[in-house]
Amino acid sequence: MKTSIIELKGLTKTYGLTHVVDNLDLNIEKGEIFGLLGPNGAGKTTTILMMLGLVEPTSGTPLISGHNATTNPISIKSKVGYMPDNIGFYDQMTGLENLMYIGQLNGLSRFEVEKMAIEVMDTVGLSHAINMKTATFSRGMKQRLGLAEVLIKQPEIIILDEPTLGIDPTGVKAFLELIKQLSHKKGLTVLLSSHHLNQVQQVCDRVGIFVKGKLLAEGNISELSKKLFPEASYQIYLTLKEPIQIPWKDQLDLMQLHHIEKVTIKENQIHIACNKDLTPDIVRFMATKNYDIIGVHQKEYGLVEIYQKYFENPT
Ligand SMILES: Nc1ncnc2c1ncn2[C@@H]1O[C@H](COP(=O)(O)OP(=O)(O)OP(=O)(O)O)[C@@H](O)[C@H]1O
Repeated sequence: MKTSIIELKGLTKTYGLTHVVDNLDLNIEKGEIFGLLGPNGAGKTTTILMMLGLVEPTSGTPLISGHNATTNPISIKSKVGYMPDNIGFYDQMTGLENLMYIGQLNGLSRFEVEKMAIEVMDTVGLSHAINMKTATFSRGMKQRLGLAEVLIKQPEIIILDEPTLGIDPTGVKAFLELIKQLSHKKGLTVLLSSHHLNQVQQVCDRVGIFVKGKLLAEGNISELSKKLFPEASYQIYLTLKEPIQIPWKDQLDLMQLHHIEKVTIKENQIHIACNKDLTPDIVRFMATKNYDIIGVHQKEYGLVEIYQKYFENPT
């Protein structure tokens, strides 16, 4: 049975007359990687701060691991690791010293902290930098050390605010891979707040699209795509060896396959929009009619299209 580790119930924050977060209901399961997406000012950080017990909601409840973050912020502190978008370190201390300092602040004894810090440096791929001063760290190394600081607290949930800001594409890929591995191996729940749709798509199991304090939609990419593009969830493109004569003599027969919404022909290309994946049936049909198929591919709607659709037509 799935267990919600994060349960936001009717969460609302009002500044003046503005509902910055507006009656937000959201459940995140244990071990899930959830992407919180939204433009600047959507209310993502305010939501995170309420989950951490650092901002008091106007109404509603943020339940984290069964604890109310508003009334019991101390118990949340040991369960949640938060990596803000601007992380600071003591520049003249080494990576290991920074990490040991944070570990001790979080209650680890002097004896256990060094062993644990070395282990965590290894987990985030910074073993080589243990004795380097953080002033000499690259941006990517600093992000990894930021993640190490979160991990040394041994949290159940990690919250990352724009974690890949300023890292080069190779670094981003490696960092996201690390997050995924951590979540899968250690059963960590991850909440990732970001503007970078492609990155969120690569790593998140589910996403929430957040605009003006409201969660407009949530689900995995394929659920969101079906909800937003119900008329044609599957787009199948066939390339034939020879061009097709229009009107196409076999079109009516093809339409006998249920679930086809639309057929468009352009020279040797056929584009078929369906509300079910009919690729094998269509290929079989074309083969029985003796067409030579030289290419078949499907277009899938990704997060970029989903996000654009919400902003073109936010209802
Ligand atoms: N303490 C505050 N007092 C008044 N307004 C605030 C306060 N904190 C945040 N806001 C307003 O709430 C809105 C949401 O801000 P928030 O930082 O939560 O958005 P965000 O989605 O995290 O944006 P970004 O992606 O830019 O970080 C903004 O309009 C912001 O100006």
